[in-house]
Amino acid sequence: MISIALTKGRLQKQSVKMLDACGYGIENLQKDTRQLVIQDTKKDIEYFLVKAADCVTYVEQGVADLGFVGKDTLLESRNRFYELLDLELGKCGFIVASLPGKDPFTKTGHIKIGTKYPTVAKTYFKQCGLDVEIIKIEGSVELAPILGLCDAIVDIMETGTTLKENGLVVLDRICDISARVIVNKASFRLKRDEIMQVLTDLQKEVRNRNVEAN
Ligand SMILES: Nc1ncnc2c1ncn2[C@@H]1O[C@H](COP(=O)(O)OP(=O)(O)OP(=O)(O)O)[C@@H](O)[C@H]1O
Ligand SMILES: O=P(O)(O)OC[C@H]1O[C@H](OP(=O)(O)OP(=O)(O)O)[C@H](O)[C@@H]1O
Repeated sequence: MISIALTKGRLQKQSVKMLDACGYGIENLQKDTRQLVIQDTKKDIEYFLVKAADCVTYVEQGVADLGFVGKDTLLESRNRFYELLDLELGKCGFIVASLPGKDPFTKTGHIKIGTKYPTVAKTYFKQCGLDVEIIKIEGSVELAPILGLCDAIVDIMETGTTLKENGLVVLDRICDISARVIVNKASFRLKRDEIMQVLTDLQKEVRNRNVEAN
């Protein structure tokens, strides 16, 4: 038996679709229930539905053998797991944005950056040689520069609609984001064959999709 922690929310539907394409028994994941532990109907696999940051915690602690989680969450974590596959789902990117004409790169004096991702923001501005104050925000990050809480934000952009509708402009794209498969280090030693089988099935499906897209 192996266990997989699936990130709830935006990534859930796409992850389940991918498992379905791999031939796994995901019927119970498609049901509209509040159940959080779900058994695969074809394979010896148990799924847990968790929030993104908790996905990392469950895998690091060995409660889940594998996790499907966004690279954004991994970049904020302490990396105590193996990151073994890019599922190429949930594609978006980290960007720096501000109101037009409020570019923090040309500002003199104290610079404030609002973000849900303090580690990513701190690392980025350090690499740029700028000493900034990071203000942690839990959501609606685009609101912060409009209300004067910060000079610029580091946030996720997918379609760009949220930035556009709030009058913000992209100053830089930090990196691409997509969902990854992470694996508990001990599980990878003890259950290598079962885990490799899941990774092989998923990788095949990622390749199929790329072939279909080209
Ligand atoms: N437009 C997007 N905005 C945010 N995350 C996105 C987007 N597109 C894909 N993702 C990916 O989906 C993952 C889950 O996002 P989701 O918004 O469902 O959860 P969350 O960030 O924990 O938010 P909430 O606290 O509102 O549940 C993100 O960690 C990211 O990897
Ligand atoms: O480029 P877009 O397609 O507009 O998507 C990006 C937006 O989606 C996310 O917010 P989310 O919807 O998760 O809400 P939040 O502000 O509560 O984090 C992200 O933080 C951006 O605000």
